[in-house]
Amino acid sequence: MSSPVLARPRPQYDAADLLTAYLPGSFYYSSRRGTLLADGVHAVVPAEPGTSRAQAAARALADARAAGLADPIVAGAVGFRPDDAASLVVPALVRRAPAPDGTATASAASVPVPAAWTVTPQPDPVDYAEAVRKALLHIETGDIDKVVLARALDVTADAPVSVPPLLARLTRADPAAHVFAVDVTAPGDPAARTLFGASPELLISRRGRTVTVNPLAGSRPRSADDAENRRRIDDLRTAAKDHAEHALVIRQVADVLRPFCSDLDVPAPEVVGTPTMWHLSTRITGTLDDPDDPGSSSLALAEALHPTPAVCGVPTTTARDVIADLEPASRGYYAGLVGWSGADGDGEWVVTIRCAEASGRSVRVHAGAGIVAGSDPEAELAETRAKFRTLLGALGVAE
Ligand SMILES: C=C(O[C@@H]1C=C(C(=O)O)C=C[C@H]1O)C(=O)O
Repeated sequence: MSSPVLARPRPQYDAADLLTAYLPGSFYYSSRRGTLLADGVHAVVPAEPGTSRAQAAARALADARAAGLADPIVAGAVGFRPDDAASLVVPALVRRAPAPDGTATASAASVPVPAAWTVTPQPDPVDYAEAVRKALLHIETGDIDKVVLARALDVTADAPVSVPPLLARLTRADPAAHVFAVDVTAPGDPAARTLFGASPELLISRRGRTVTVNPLAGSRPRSADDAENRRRIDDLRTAAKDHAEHALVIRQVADVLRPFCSDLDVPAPEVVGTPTMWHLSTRITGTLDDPDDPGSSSLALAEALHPTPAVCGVPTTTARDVIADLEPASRGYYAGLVGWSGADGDGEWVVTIRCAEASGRSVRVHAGAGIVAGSDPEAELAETRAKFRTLLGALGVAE
């Protein structure tokens, strides 16, 4: 006699279901690879500043498996500097769905966001341009070849900010973006704090032996006019300064990956677009020598690659010191990494850019630009202004 069927079918979600199920404290991540919503905390991954988060994550994943958690992952964000905070957990529950299809999130996107905002730049744009001039002096004297300088906008609403409609708007504006939300509430924070954004920059994606890395560097703002966009794309395609800036990033990224890979394909850069920007982009693919080595997990590789010169500079340590000296506030999670990694080592991590932190009625939006020999302070200021538009557009803040 056949036995009754006891197994229930696995629920099938789409991206909109997961967005609807998002609650403050959830981890949300969507990209072309799929959508992931993680809730609850099975274990916090200890993140002592300066220690390997990948090693701590591997131990937490092994413990979670031993405790009977099926297919555990580590998910969250790691700050820019080694002494910045990290927010990495093994979630209790993970739900997955296919990639957002552009229409799936329409209803959440139509939820109104606050209408009245005040915007305060940090620092003042004049001071940012001055910091770029100082960075150019470091480049002239030969201390550094490149440094990325960032600034922020403090945006305050007339009502508490709700993150899910913002995620839906970011997804609708750019279905190809890596859209994320991570709880980064720290002890002593008066209200929950959420890091969220739509990063165009893949730090690393790993599936089995195959890794993909997609650095961006060298940019032009997108215009509303098609003919002007064609001019800007042509300009970016041929600009020696931008290609030199891009090459610095690609060289370092390829040098970091090569020891892990039996082959590495580094094609010529191409121009890619987001709704606000044009970027030089190189999609590098590699085959891992030993995918079972814990040092080749997606988080271990992300940690090895971070910070790429797309967000820090060349050489890394001096550029990081110049950033600490010239930027008035700590970056925190901005320009760090955000994503997830499974117990088998597969996963996906992006560079934490085109992002903001929301807490109560306040949102801090970040943007930076790469400074190399030949950079013009006013053009770099304009570039950060254009990059802010990704988040300001979702918030409905007029420039
Ligand atoms: C630093 C940011 O963007 C990075 C800097 C770029 C550049 O300088 O051309 C381009 C893409 C990103 O790698 C940011 O968006 O905040």
